[in-house]
Amino acid sequence: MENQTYQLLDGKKVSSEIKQEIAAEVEKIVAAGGRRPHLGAVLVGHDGGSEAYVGNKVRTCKEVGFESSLIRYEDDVTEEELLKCIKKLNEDPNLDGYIVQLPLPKHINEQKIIESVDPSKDVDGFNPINVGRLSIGLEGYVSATPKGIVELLKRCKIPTRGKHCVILGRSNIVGKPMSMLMMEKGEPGDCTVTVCHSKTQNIEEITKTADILIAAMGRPESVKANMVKRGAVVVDVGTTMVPDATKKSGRRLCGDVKFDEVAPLCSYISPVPGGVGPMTIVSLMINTLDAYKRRMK
Ligand SMILES: Nc1nc2c(c(=O)[nH]1)N[C@@H](CN(C=O)c1ccc(C(=O)N[C@@H](CCC(=O)O)C(=O)O)cc1)CN2
Ligand SMILES: [Mg+2]
Repeated sequence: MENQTYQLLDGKKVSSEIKQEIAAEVEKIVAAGGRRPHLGAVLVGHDGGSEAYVGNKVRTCKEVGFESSLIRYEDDVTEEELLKCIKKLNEDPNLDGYIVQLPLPKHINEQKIIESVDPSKDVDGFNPINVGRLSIGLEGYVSATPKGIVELLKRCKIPTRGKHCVILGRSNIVGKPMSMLMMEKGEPGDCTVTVCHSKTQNIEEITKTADILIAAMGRPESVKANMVKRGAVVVDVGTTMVPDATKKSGRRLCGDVKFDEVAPLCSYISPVPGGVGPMTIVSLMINTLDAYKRRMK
């Protein structure tokens, strides 16, 4: 059978359109005498990936006209110090929202930190209050990666009603909230959702029936052509650094999907980089603007 021509779910392009929209809105607010939305970011240690992601968040704030504050701690910061910082951020009247970049060092209880973030400033949507609100369809902050994927599907006009959406991965940050969003009433949503994970048996029999396949298990290039139905929409959430001797840096970013063999089967597929990643960053900006508006009400 002939190969299908696929279209890219171009997160870079879509996110740049959204950034322009946000920037225009901020300029209107400022022109009318309002203050700028303000995002805080807490970064612990010097992990290369976390440094890059937080750097990107701070840079994007500048691009859209937000104020940003970066609070840095060394790897050996105590949980008590971090909780003190969170208390200060929760009480800061000039801060609309903030994130604590994950992962945190092993000696810090990540869940305790997440639960200490005031839900009204939790623009990462990780606090159980926001997760609970999402699960029953109430307004709140939705984790940036799944929110970004939904926005990407919406802006690329992907029909979702009645479709079978298979999600690979059950993480609190992506898999679980993604499943809730895709089964939510109205499009993008109204899907029949299946969540697969490391203990799922005969996984390819399930993924083969997916109209929309979302790969978020953090296993580089593990989704192969034999797992994908012809005409499927494939969203690749993976961002693992793998060794690559042909690159100057000696490594490259790798998605969860074996792009070259899967793409010809797809109607739409998101690339890595340039797919879900940029949508994650811009969704954090959308959440921050929402936090600002709620604070100003
Ligand atoms: N507090 C949080 N911690 C973490 C989150 C989060 O949403 N909040 N998610 C991930 C990391 N992450 C954002 O923090 C993130 C990952 C990847 C990208 C991204 O833009 N990827 C680019 C490529 C970047 C590169 O070349 O290195 C892409 O896919 O095009 C953005 C954000 C874990 N921690
Ligand atoms: Mg952890």
